[in-house]
Amino acid sequence: MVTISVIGTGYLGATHAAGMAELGFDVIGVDTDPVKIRALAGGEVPFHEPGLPELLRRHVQTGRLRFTTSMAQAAAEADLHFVCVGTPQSLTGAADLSAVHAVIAELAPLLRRNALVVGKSTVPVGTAEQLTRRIASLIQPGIAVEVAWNPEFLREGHAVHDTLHPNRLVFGCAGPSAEWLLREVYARPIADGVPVVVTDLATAELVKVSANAFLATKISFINAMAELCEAAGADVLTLARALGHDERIGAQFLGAGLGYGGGCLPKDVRALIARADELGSGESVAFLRGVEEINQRRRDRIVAEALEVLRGGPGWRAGRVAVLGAAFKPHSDDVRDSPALEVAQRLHRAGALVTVYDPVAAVRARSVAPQLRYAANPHVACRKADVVLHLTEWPEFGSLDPVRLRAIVRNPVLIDARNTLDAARWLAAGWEFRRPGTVLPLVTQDRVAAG
Ligand SMILES: NC(=O)c1ccc[n+]([C@@H]2O[C@H](COP(=O)([O-])OP(=O)(O)OC[C@H]3O[C@@H](n4cnc5c(N)ncnc54)[C@H](O)[C@@H]3O)[C@@H](O)[C@H]2O)c1
Ligand SMILES: O=c1ccn([C@@H]2O[C@H](COP(=O)(O)OP(=O)(O)O[C@H]3O[C@H](CO)[C@@H](O)[C@H](O)[C@H]3O)[C@@H](O)[C@H]2O)c(=O)[nH]1
Repeated sequence: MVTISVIGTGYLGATHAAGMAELGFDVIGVDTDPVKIRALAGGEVPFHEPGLPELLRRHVQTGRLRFTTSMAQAAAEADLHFVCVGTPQSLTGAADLSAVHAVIAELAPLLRRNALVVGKSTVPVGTAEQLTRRIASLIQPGIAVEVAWNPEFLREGHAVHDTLHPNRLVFGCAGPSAEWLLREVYARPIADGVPVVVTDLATAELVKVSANAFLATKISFINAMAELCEAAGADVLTLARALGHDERIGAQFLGAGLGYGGGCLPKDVRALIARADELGSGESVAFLRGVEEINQRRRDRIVAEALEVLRGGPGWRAGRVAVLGAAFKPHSDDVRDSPALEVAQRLHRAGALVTVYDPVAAVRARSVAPQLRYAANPHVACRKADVVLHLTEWPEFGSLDPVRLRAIVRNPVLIDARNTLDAARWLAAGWEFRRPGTVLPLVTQDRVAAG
C-alpha cells in the first residue's frame, strides 16, 4: 500500500490528511508552521471544522497519521505527495503561487525514488505543466517523478463529509500510471459509486476554478435579482424558491443576501480573470467582473442601510451596532474575506461602536479586526444597540428570542442580511425588521403551495 504525504496542513491539507488515513493509508502531514504541526500531532485541530477533531485524533492515536515540519522525512517515506499549500490572491488579483513553488523547490531534490506529485491546491491553468518541467530539472538522475492534478471541492463546515464522500473526483493526468495510482488511493469512494473524470492537467485545473466561478455567478445572479425585486416591490425569496424547483436551475446557491466571501470564491474568481487576461481570453470571462461588482454592492448596501438606521435613530453620535456573525459562513471560523467582518469594520470606520458576536470565529476575527468589540454572547452584543445586523446565518441566531432581545436594545431595528430569520416572529415582537429585496410576511405574494 502506498504511503502518502500531504504538504500544507491548513483547512484543506489537515482534512485531506485525516481523510486519507480514514481510507486506510499511512499519512505524513508536512507544514512549515511548527505551531500548527505541534497541535495536529497532539490531536488538536487549530481551526473549527465539525467532525475533524474526532477523525484526526482517531488516526493520530493509531499512528497511521503523523505530522512533521521535515520535508526530508516526507520525501524519504512517501510514494505520493499531495500539495495542499495556500494560493492566496496577490496584489494584481492573480494567484500567488510562491508556496507551491517553494514546495517543489524543496521536495524535488530530496526525492530518492519514483514518486507522484499530486496538486490539490487551486491554481491557474498551466501551473501543473510548469511544475512538471521544474521538477524534471530538480530531481536526481535515475528517478521518475510524475505530476497529476486532483482538485478539491470540499466546503468548509462540511469538509470531512465532502472528503470522504465527494460528489465527483477529477484526475488530471499526463499518463496512465498517475491514473492507476489515483484510482488505488480513492478505491473506496470509487467503489461507493463516486464518479471519476479523468482528463489532462489543464482541464483538471480549469474544472476547479470554473466550478467556483459558476457558484459565484449563481450567487451574484440571485443577488442581482434581489436588487431588481427591491426596485419592483417583488420578493427574492419566493423568486428563488420558484426558480429552484426547476431542476435545470437547481435550488442550491440561490441564497440572496450579503453575498459570497471566504478563502476561495472571491480569490478564485479574480485569479480566473487574471489568468484569462494573460492567455488573451479576457473577453471570455468579462462577465465575471460584473459578478464581483454585484457581490461587492451587497456589502455596500448593508453598510448604507445600517448607517441610514443610525442617522435616523436616537444614538447617531456614537451609534451602537450589534453584529451577529463574523465568519464568512456558518460552521466555520474562517474570516478570510468575510462579508460580515468587512461590514463591521466599515461601520466602525464610519464612527459606530460595533460589537460583534460569533460562536466560533471571534478569536480569528479579533486577530484581523482588533479595533472592534467582541461579546461573549448575542445578548451582550445587543445591549443598547441602535441597530442589530444579522450577517452570518449561524443556526443559533434562528432561535434567539426577539421579545427578550427587544428589552436589551435601545432601538429595535434588525437587518437580516442573510434572509434566514423568521420575519413574522421579529415583527410580532415589535421589531422593525428589514430584509433587502424581500416583501415582509404580512403582504407576501407567495402563492406557491407549501411543499
Ligand atoms: N479551504 C478550503 O475549503 C479549500 C477547498 C478546496 C481547495 N482549497 C485550496 O487549497 C489550497 C489551500 O487552502 P487552505 O484554505 O487550506 O489554506 P491554508 O492557508 O489554511 O493552508 C495552507 C497551509 O500551507 C502551509 N504552507 C505554506 N507554505 C508551505 C511550504 N512551503 N511547505 C509546507 N507547508 C506550507 C501553511 O503554513 C498553511 O498551513 C488553496 O489553493 C485553496 O484555494 C481550499
Ligand atoms: O446561496 C448561497 C450560498 C453561499 N453563499 C456564500 O458563498 C460563500 C461561499 O460558500 P461555500 O461555497 O459554501 O463555502 P466554501 O467553503 O468557500 O466552498 C467553496 O469554495 C471551496 C474552495 O475552493 C470549494 O472547494 C467549494 O466547492 C466551494 O463551495 C459564503 O460566504 C456563503 O455565505 C451565499 O451567499 N449564498
